[in-house]
Amino acid sequence: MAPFSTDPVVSVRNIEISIEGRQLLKNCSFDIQKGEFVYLVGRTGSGKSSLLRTLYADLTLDAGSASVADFNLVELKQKNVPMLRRKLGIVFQDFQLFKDRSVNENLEFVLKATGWTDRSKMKSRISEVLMLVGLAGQSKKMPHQLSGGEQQRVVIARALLNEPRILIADEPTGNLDPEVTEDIYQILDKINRQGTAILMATHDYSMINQHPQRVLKLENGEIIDSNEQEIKLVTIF
Ligand SMILES: Nc1ncnc2c1ncn2[C@@H]1O[C@H](COP(=O)(O)OP(=O)(O)OP(=O)(O)O)[C@@H](O)[C@H]1O
Repeated sequence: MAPFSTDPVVSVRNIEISIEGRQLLKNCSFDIQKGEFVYLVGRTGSGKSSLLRTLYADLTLDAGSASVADFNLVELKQKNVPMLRRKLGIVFQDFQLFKDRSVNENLEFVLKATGWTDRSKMKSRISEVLMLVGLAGQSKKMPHQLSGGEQQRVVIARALLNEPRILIADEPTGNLDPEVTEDIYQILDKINRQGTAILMATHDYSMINQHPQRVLKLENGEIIDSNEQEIKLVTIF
């Protein structure tokens, strides 16, 4: 694939997903283009996390086809899953930092695990991502010395280390107060403007109303796309 591919970062066609034999999603089709910002909404239990897990190959498809960052998910072998995940940045609601390691050590761990060896390159990449999330100079701190919002920013920095084509975020602001939520949105927006696509599951309709972007909504096991029809964001849960 050419390095400057114009193919969608995510392309999903007629997929079906089930959990423990119960069908969650059917006939779902959508594309996400390079540099798009997309919200994923739907009631609790509608399948948002499951759809995201499918995209990073943590859940298999029952039917249909999907490609993510030029990986065909139907044909993807287990041994190649780490290669796919290197092209994605994944951010969850609960921070999942190593609590007994500094910010620098948390980030260095990921670089080493993904094949980086040159110390000075690692150091400069860590500085770059911390700068991007507004935490320059904080690399020696331990997670408990940071606020919840700052910890989430470290998680975002960690997700950016390998220059992902898309950041997949599952309720990244779920535990944060409105002011901190706004800060996180602004960081995601900045990352997006630099060319990384963003797919973010959220229940935060006030954020969506304040910062309108394309919305994918899961409803009754199917997907509604704001590019194709108007989506009313009224009922939250
Ligand atoms: N590991 C699992 N084992 C059994 N059932 C599961 C599992 N994970 C999810 N489910 C069920 O699948 C359905 C979809 O869950 P999912 O987490 O994808 O929904 P969601 O839209 O992300 O919900 P929320 O908004 O609460 O995060 C739910 O009914 C949930 O209980």
